[in-house]
Amino acid sequence: MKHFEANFDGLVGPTHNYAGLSFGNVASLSNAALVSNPKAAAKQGLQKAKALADMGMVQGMLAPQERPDLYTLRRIGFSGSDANVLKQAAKEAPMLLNACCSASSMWTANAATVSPSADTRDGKLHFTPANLVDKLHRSIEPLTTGRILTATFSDPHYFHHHSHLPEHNSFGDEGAANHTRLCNEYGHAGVELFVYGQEATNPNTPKPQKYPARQTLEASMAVARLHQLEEDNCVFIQQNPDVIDQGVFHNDVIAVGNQNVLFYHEQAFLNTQHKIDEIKRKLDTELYFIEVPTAKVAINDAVKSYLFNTQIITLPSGEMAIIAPTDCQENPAVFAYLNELLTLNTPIKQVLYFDVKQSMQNGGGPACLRLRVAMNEMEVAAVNQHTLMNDALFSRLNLWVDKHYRDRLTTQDLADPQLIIESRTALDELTQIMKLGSVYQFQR
Ligand SMILES: NCCC[C@H](NC(=O)CCC(=O)O)C(=O)O
Repeated sequence: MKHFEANFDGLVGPTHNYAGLSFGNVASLSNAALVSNPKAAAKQGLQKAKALADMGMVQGMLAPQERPDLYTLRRIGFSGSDANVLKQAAKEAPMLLNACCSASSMWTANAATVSPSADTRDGKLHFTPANLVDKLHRSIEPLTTGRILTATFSDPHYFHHHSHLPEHNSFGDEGAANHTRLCNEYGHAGVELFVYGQEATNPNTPKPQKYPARQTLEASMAVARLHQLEEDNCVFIQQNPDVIDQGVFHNDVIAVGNQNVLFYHEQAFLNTQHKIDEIKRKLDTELYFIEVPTAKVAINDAVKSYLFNTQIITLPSGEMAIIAPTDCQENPAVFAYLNELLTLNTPIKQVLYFDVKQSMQNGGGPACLRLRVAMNEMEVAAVNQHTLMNDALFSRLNLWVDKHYRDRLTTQDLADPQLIIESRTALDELTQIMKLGSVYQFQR
């Protein structure tokens, strides 16, 4: 049977904006109040997804969430007509309004943690939506995320969906952004690397001083238990708290893996050598550990360019390619490193650059925009086929974006009640295009 690693990219929602909501995420804070272009953002994402499909990769799309989230605004006491809820919130608590309008579900690396059937005891593919409790605007995603994932991976014979973890800091869970899987072939049992920022229930362990550690060891272990993984298939690694304090808010800003390759910065982890030894002990295959030294790429350059928020993909030819943001070309040290990497005799043979600047300006690179799902051909056949990228879906979604999206949005515009109508009209049509059923609250 054939095995693939599919990527499911987040379709950027109609309210994409820059609100400075993510403390600890340098781009989000420094680009706060910039004017966004939701139409361009959605199209940049679609271009990248289509390019991967054209390379012969299995590529899907995950629908965005309903924003403005009027239900949360009502839950915290704003009332009256929908227009009045927005107006009141804009006047009394603009940051809460912003939090309820973010298109942050576009970063599907944070949608869930996924364990392929080759790793799990019941032989099913497991999904746990991330609770994202560290950030208010993201903590309102998991319920709808679960519905969208279930509508996309709908066949219970193959797919096992869990609820998100308890909504408490002890279980801070950021999904696949803090999870990587190493393996020989995608269909063989692999080793799942769970990278956490702190151990919440043990105050004597290292943690960052300045910025939050969003992922806890407790959450990572809970997901491993839920997904029925064997201890021999898991490695728990602590992220270096010093780099979290320099803006590395998720592990996928400093490390990325694919099959037998782990590409990471020298300063990414604590106890690096010890953990590499554990991986080697648990995974009996030829492994490539590509460690990037600080002398070649400083943390600051890695954070600005998103060198590690790249996708490493295995092309149908068997060679690996890196999907990088154009920001990596623009950073001299990073560009030089990527060119050198191609001469290093690793499986990575090409680097392809994509303009995803609308997302980058909020701290989301190519890897943040996708959820990886390693699947066999029967599982691919069991996916909702209307979510899979091809020529028809690409042109349909581009037309849909042209019809419904604005090309300019400021945080002031978020109080405009017209945005509710635009957004709901667009999403209602999208659920028909992607045959998702009534995943949104306004449809229920
Ligand atoms: N994996 C990348 C996630 C980026 C995301 N940014 C944001 O939510 C920024 C939103 C804003 O500031 O408007 C985050 O930090 O979780």
